[in-house]
Amino acid sequence: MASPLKMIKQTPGPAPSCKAHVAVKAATKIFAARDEGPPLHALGPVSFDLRQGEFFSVVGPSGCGKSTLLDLVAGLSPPTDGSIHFEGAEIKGQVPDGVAVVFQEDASFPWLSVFDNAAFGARRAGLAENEVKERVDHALAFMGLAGFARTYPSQLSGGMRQRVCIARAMVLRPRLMLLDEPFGALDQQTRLLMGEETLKLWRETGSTVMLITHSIDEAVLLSDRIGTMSARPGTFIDIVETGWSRERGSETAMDPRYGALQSKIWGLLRSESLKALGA
Ligand SMILES: Nc1ncnc2c1ncn2[C@@H]1O[C@H](COP(=O)(O)OP(=O)(O)OP(=O)(O)O)[C@@H](O)[C@H]1O
Repeated sequence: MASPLKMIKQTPGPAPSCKAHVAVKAATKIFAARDEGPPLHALGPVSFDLRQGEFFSVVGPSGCGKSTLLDLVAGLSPPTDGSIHFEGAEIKGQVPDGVAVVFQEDASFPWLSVFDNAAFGARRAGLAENEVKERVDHALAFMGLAGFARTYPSQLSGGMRQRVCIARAMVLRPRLMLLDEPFGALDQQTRLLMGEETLKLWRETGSTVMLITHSIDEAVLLSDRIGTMSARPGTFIDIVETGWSRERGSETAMDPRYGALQSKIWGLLRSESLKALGA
Protein backbone atom coordinates (compact mmCIF):
# COMPACT_ATOMS: atom_id res chain seq x y z
CA MET A 1 0.00 0.00 0.00
CA ALA A 2 1.29 3.46 -0.85
CA SER A 3 2.38 5.47 2.18
CA PRO A 4 -0.22 8.10 3.05
CA LEU A 5 2.57 10.65 2.88
CA LYS A 6 3.13 9.88 -0.79
CA MET A 7 -0.52 10.53 -1.59
CA ILE A 8 -0.23 14.13 -0.42
CA LYS A 9 1.09 16.70 -2.84
CA GLN A 10 4.17 18.04 -1.10
CA THR A 11 4.44 21.78 -1.38
CA PRO A 12 7.60 22.60 0.50
CA GLY A 13 7.31 25.72 2.61
CA PRO A 14 9.75 28.57 2.18
CA ALA A 15 13.27 28.34 3.57
CA PRO A 16 13.70 30.08 6.94
CA SER A 17 14.34 33.80 6.61
CA CYS A 18 16.09 36.14 9.01
CA LYS A 19 12.85 38.04 9.66
CA ALA A 20 11.67 37.81 13.29
CA HIS A 21 8.39 35.93 13.46
CA VAL A 22 8.41 36.00 17.25
CA ALA A 23 10.42 38.50 19.28
CA VAL A 24 10.98 37.82 22.97
CA LYS A 25 12.23 40.97 24.67
CA ALA A 26 13.78 40.75 28.16
CA ALA A 27 11.00 38.39 29.31
CA THR A 28 11.02 37.18 32.90
CA LYS A 29 8.61 35.05 34.85
CA ILE A 30 8.36 35.14 38.63
CA PHE A 31 5.67 32.93 40.14
CA ALA A 32 3.90 34.26 43.22
CA ALA A 33 4.76 32.67 46.57
CA ARG A 34 3.01 29.44 47.46
CA ASP A 35 2.03 28.99 51.13
CA GLU A 36 4.74 30.71 53.20
CA GLY A 37 7.48 30.28 50.56
CA PRO A 38 9.25 33.08 48.62
CA PRO A 39 8.29 33.98 45.01
CA LEU A 40 9.93 31.69 42.46
CA HIS A 41 12.06 33.27 39.74
CA ALA A 42 11.50 30.69 36.97
CA LEU A 43 12.79 32.42 33.85
CA GLY A 44 14.90 35.19 32.40
CA PRO A 45 15.42 37.86 31.56
CA VAL A 46 15.58 36.20 28.16
CA SER A 47 15.66 37.85 24.73
CA PHE A 48 15.68 36.09 21.37
CA ASP A 49 13.88 35.95 18.03
CA LEU A 50 12.24 33.02 16.26
CA ARG A 51 12.93 33.51 12.57
CA GLN A 52 10.12 33.12 10.08
CA GLY A 53 9.91 29.45 9.02
CA GLU A 54 12.72 28.08 11.19
CA PHE A 55 12.76 24.95 13.36
CA PHE A 56 14.03 26.11 16.76
CA SER A 57 14.55 23.74 19.68
CA VAL A 58 15.07 24.57 23.33
CA VAL A 59 17.13 22.28 25.56
CA GLY A 60 18.12 22.87 29.17
CA PRO A 61 18.35 21.30 32.61
CA SER A 62 15.23 20.02 34.30
CA GLY A 63 13.23 22.83 35.89
CA CYS A 64 15.15 25.65 34.13
CA GLY A 65 11.98 27.23 32.73
CA LYS A 66 11.57 25.70 29.23
CA SER A 67 7.83 25.07 29.55
CA THR A 68 7.40 28.44 31.22
CA LEU A 69 9.03 30.06 28.17
CA LEU A 70 6.74 28.13 25.81
CA ASP A 71 3.68 29.21 27.83
CA LEU A 72 4.75 32.86 27.49
CA VAL A 73 5.27 32.55 23.73
CA ALA A 74 1.87 30.81 23.43
CA GLY A 75 0.12 33.59 25.36
CA LEU A 76 -1.00 31.06 27.98
CA SER A 77 0.70 33.02 30.75
CA PRO A 78 1.88 36.67 30.84
CA PRO A 79 5.53 37.59 31.47
CA THR A 80 6.22 39.32 34.79
CA ASP A 81 8.47 41.75 32.91
CA GLY A 82 9.38 42.23 29.27
CA SER A 83 7.22 41.42 26.26
CA ILE A 84 6.58 38.85 23.53
CA HIS A 85 5.61 39.83 19.99
CA PHE A 86 4.10 37.58 17.31
CA GLU A 87 4.05 38.95 13.76
CA GLY A 88 4.71 42.40 15.16
CA ALA A 89 1.87 42.48 17.70
CA GLU A 90 2.39 42.07 21.44
CA ILE A 91 0.90 38.83 22.81
CA LYS A 92 -1.49 39.68 25.61
CA GLY A 93 -3.54 37.19 27.56
CA GLN A 94 -4.59 34.70 24.89
CA VAL A 95 -3.22 32.34 22.25
CA PRO A 96 -3.04 34.45 19.07
CA ASP A 97 -4.70 33.34 15.84
CA GLY A 98 -2.22 31.35 13.79
CA VAL A 99 -0.56 29.70 16.82
CA ALA A 100 -1.08 26.05 17.82
CA VAL A 101 0.32 24.26 20.86
CA VAL A 102 0.93 20.51 21.37
CA PHE A 103 1.77 19.25 24.87
CA GLN A 104 3.46 16.10 26.14
CA GLU A 105 0.36 14.81 27.86
CA ASP A 106 -2.10 12.92 25.74
CA ALA A 107 -4.58 15.74 25.13
CA SER A 108 -7.00 13.75 22.97
CA PHE A 109 -10.63 13.81 24.10
CA PRO A 110 -11.66 10.21 24.87
CA TRP A 111 -15.35 10.82 24.13
CA LEU A 112 -14.69 12.05 20.58
CA SER A 113 -13.73 10.01 17.52
CA VAL A 114 -10.36 10.59 15.87
CA PHE A 115 -12.10 12.71 13.21
CA ASP A 116 -13.92 14.86 15.78
CA ASN A 117 -10.76 15.21 17.86
CA ALA A 118 -8.87 16.50 14.83
CA ALA A 119 -11.77 18.79 13.89
CA PHE A 120 -12.18 20.24 17.40
CA GLY A 121 -10.15 23.46 17.09
CA ALA A 122 -11.27 24.21 13.55
CA ARG A 123 -14.96 23.86 14.51
CA ARG A 124 -14.42 26.10 17.52
CA ALA A 125 -12.81 28.63 15.21
CA GLY A 126 -16.05 28.61 13.21
CA LEU A 127 -14.80 27.06 9.97
CA ALA A 128 -17.45 25.78 7.56
CA GLU A 129 -18.02 22.02 7.88
CA ASN A 130 -16.91 21.23 4.30
CA GLU A 131 -13.66 23.10 4.93
CA VAL A 132 -13.22 21.27 8.25
CA LYS A 133 -13.72 17.92 6.50
CA GLU A 134 -11.22 18.71 3.78
CA ARG A 135 -8.59 19.82 6.29
CA VAL A 136 -9.18 16.92 8.68
CA ASP A 137 -9.03 14.32 5.89
CA HIS A 138 -5.75 15.83 4.74
CA ALA A 139 -4.27 15.99 8.25
CA LEU A 140 -5.30 12.42 9.13
CA ALA A 141 -3.84 11.12 5.85
CA PHE A 142 -0.66 13.09 6.49
CA MET A 143 -0.31 11.62 9.98
CA GLY A 144 -1.02 8.07 8.75
CA LEU A 145 -4.42 7.96 10.45
CA ALA A 146 -6.71 7.93 7.41
CA GLY A 147 -8.20 4.54 8.29
CA PHE A 148 -8.90 5.54 11.89
CA ALA A 149 -11.29 8.48 11.50
CA ARG A 150 -14.15 6.68 13.30
CA THR A 151 -11.94 5.11 15.96
CA TYR A 152 -11.84 6.40 19.56
CA PRO A 153 -8.58 7.32 21.36
CA SER A 154 -8.85 4.38 23.82
CA GLN A 155 -8.46 2.05 20.82
CA LEU A 156 -5.18 3.68 19.72
CA SER A 157 -1.56 3.40 20.88
CA GLY A 158 0.08 6.33 22.71
CA GLY A 159 1.97 7.29 19.55
CA MET A 160 -1.22 7.31 17.49
CA ARG A 161 -3.02 9.44 20.10
CA GLN A 162 -0.17 11.94 19.97
CA ARG A 163 -0.47 11.98 16.16
CA VAL A 164 -4.17 12.83 16.60
CA CYS A 165 -3.13 15.84 18.71
CA ILE A 166 -0.64 16.95 16.07
CA ALA A 167 -3.32 16.49 13.37
CA ARG A 168 -5.63 18.72 15.45
CA ALA A 169 -2.95 21.42 15.47
CA MET A 170 -2.25 20.91 11.75
CA VAL A 171 -5.93 21.41 10.83
CA LEU A 172 -5.66 24.96 12.17
CA ARG A 173 -2.92 25.63 9.58
CA PRO A 174 -0.85 27.42 12.21
CA ARG A 175 1.89 29.80 11.20
CA LEU A 176 3.63 29.05 14.52
CA MET A 177 3.64 25.57 16.13
CA LEU A 178 4.74 25.30 19.76
CA LEU A 179 5.60 21.75 20.81
CA ASP A 180 6.24 21.04 24.50
CA GLU A 181 8.08 17.71 24.65
CA PRO A 182 5.34 16.14 22.50
CA PHE A 183 7.11 12.80 22.12
CA GLY A 184 8.39 12.49 25.70
CA ALA A 185 6.04 9.67 26.65
CA LEU A 186 6.77 7.57 23.55
CA ASP A 187 9.22 4.70 23.04
CA GLN A 188 12.47 5.52 21.26
CA GLN A 189 11.52 4.09 17.82
CA THR A 190 8.14 5.84 17.77
CA ARG A 191 9.84 9.02 18.94
CA LEU A 192 12.28 8.91 16.00
CA LEU A 193 9.44 8.33 13.54
CA MET A 194 7.40 11.15 15.05
CA GLY A 195 10.43 13.44 14.67
CA GLU A 196 10.51 12.58 10.96
CA GLU A 197 6.77 13.25 10.64
CA THR A 198 7.24 16.60 12.34
CA LEU A 199 9.98 17.55 9.88
CA LYS A 200 7.70 16.62 6.95
CA LEU A 201 4.90 18.68 8.46
CA TRP A 202 7.26 21.63 8.94
CA ARG A 203 8.44 21.35 5.32
CA GLU A 204 4.92 21.10 3.94
CA THR A 205 3.42 23.97 5.91
CA GLY A 206 6.37 26.36 6.08
CA SER A 207 5.34 27.21 9.64
CA THR A 208 7.78 28.31 12.32
CA VAL A 209 8.33 25.59 14.95
CA MET A 210 9.54 25.91 18.53
CA LEU A 211 10.16 22.53 20.17
CA ILE A 212 10.93 21.96 23.86
CA THR A 213 12.82 18.70 24.28
CA HIS A 214 14.84 16.82 26.88
CA SER A 215 16.71 15.02 24.10
CA ILE A 216 19.91 16.56 22.76
CA ASP A 217 19.83 14.00 19.90
CA GLU A 218 16.32 15.04 18.89
CA ALA A 219 17.23 18.74 19.02
CA VAL A 220 20.35 18.20 16.89
CA LEU A 221 18.53 16.06 14.33
CA LEU A 222 15.50 18.28 13.85
CA SER A 223 16.57 21.87 14.31
CA ASP A 224 17.93 24.83 12.38
CA ARG A 225 18.94 26.38 15.70
CA ILE A 226 19.15 25.09 19.27
CA GLY A 227 18.68 27.44 22.20
CA THR A 228 20.65 26.07 25.15
CA MET A 229 19.39 27.24 28.53
CA SER A 230 21.10 27.78 31.86
CA ALA A 231 19.83 26.36 35.14
CA ARG A 232 16.83 28.23 36.64
CA PRO A 233 16.13 31.06 36.19
CA GLY A 234 16.68 30.01 32.56
CA THR A 235 18.38 32.26 30.04
CA PHE A 236 20.05 31.25 26.78
CA ILE A 237 23.74 30.47 27.29
CA ASP A 238 24.12 30.01 23.54
CA ILE A 239 22.02 29.59 20.40
CA VAL A 240 23.72 27.04 18.13
CA GLU A 241 23.13 26.91 14.35
CA THR A 242 23.15 23.34 12.98
CA GLY A 243 23.59 24.25 9.31
CA TRP A 244 21.39 21.34 8.08
CA SER A 245 19.57 21.57 4.76
CA ARG A 246 15.77 21.66 4.81
CA GLU A 247 15.64 18.08 3.44
CA ARG A 248 17.18 16.53 6.55
CA GLY A 249 15.97 13.28 8.15
CA SER A 250 17.25 10.38 10.29
CA GLU A 251 20.22 9.91 7.94
CA THR A 252 21.52 13.27 9.19
CA ALA A 253 22.73 11.32 12.24
CA MET A 254 25.43 9.80 9.95
CA ASP A 255 26.83 13.24 9.14
CA PRO A 256 30.18 13.79 10.90
CA ARG A 257 28.92 17.22 12.07
CA TYR A 258 26.14 15.48 14.04
CA GLY A 259 28.49 14.13 16.74
CA ALA A 260 30.31 17.45 16.96
CA LEU A 261 27.01 19.29 17.52
CA GLN A 262 25.91 16.77 20.19
CA SER A 263 29.21 17.27 22.04
CA LYS A 264 28.94 21.02 21.75
CA ILE A 265 25.42 21.11 23.22
CA TRP A 266 26.31 18.68 26.01
CA GLY A 267 29.44 20.74 26.74
CA LEU A 268 27.21 23.79 27.19
CA LEU A 269 24.62 21.94 29.29
CA ARG A 270 26.72 19.74 31.55
CA SER A 271 27.64 22.26 34.25
CA GLU A 272 24.14 23.79 34.16
CA SER A 273 22.60 20.34 34.63
CA LEU A 274 24.90 19.72 37.62
CA LYS A 275 23.80 23.05 39.10
CA ALA A 276 20.14 22.11 38.60
CA LEU A 277 20.75 18.71 40.22
CA GLY A 278 22.47 20.39 43.19
CA ALA A 279 19.59 22.82 43.60
N1 LIG B 1 2.34 27.68 37.92
C1 LIG B 1 3.47 27.63 38.62
N2 LIG B 1 3.53 28.12 39.88
C2 LIG B 1 4.67 28.09 40.59
N3 LIG B 1 5.83 27.57 40.13
C3 LIG B 1 5.83 27.07 38.89
C4 LIG B 1 4.66 27.07 38.06
N4 LIG B 1 4.97 26.50 36.86
C5 LIG B 1 6.27 26.16 36.93
N5 LIG B 1 6.79 26.49 38.13
C6 LIG B 1 8.17 26.33 38.56
O1 LIG B 1 8.99 27.06 37.64
C7 LIG B 1 10.21 26.36 37.40
C8 LIG B 1 10.35 26.11 35.91
O2 LIG B 1 9.36 25.16 35.53
P1 LIG B 1 9.24 24.64 34.02
O3 LIG B 1 8.16 23.63 34.02
O4 LIG B 1 9.14 25.80 33.12
O5 LIG B 1 10.68 23.95 33.82
P2 LIG B 1 11.16 22.97 32.66
O6 LIG B 1 12.51 23.43 32.25
O7 LIG B 1 10.13 22.88 31.59
O8 LIG B 1 11.23 21.61 33.47
P3 LIG B 1 11.33 20.08 32.96
O9 LIG B 1 12.49 20.00 32.04
O10 LIG B 1 11.58 19.31 34.22
O11 LIG B 1 10.02 19.77 32.31
C9 LIG B 1 10.14 25.08 38.23
O12 LIG B 1 10.85 25.29 39.44
C10 LIG B 1 8.66 24.90 38.51
O13 LIG B 1 8.43 24.23 39.74
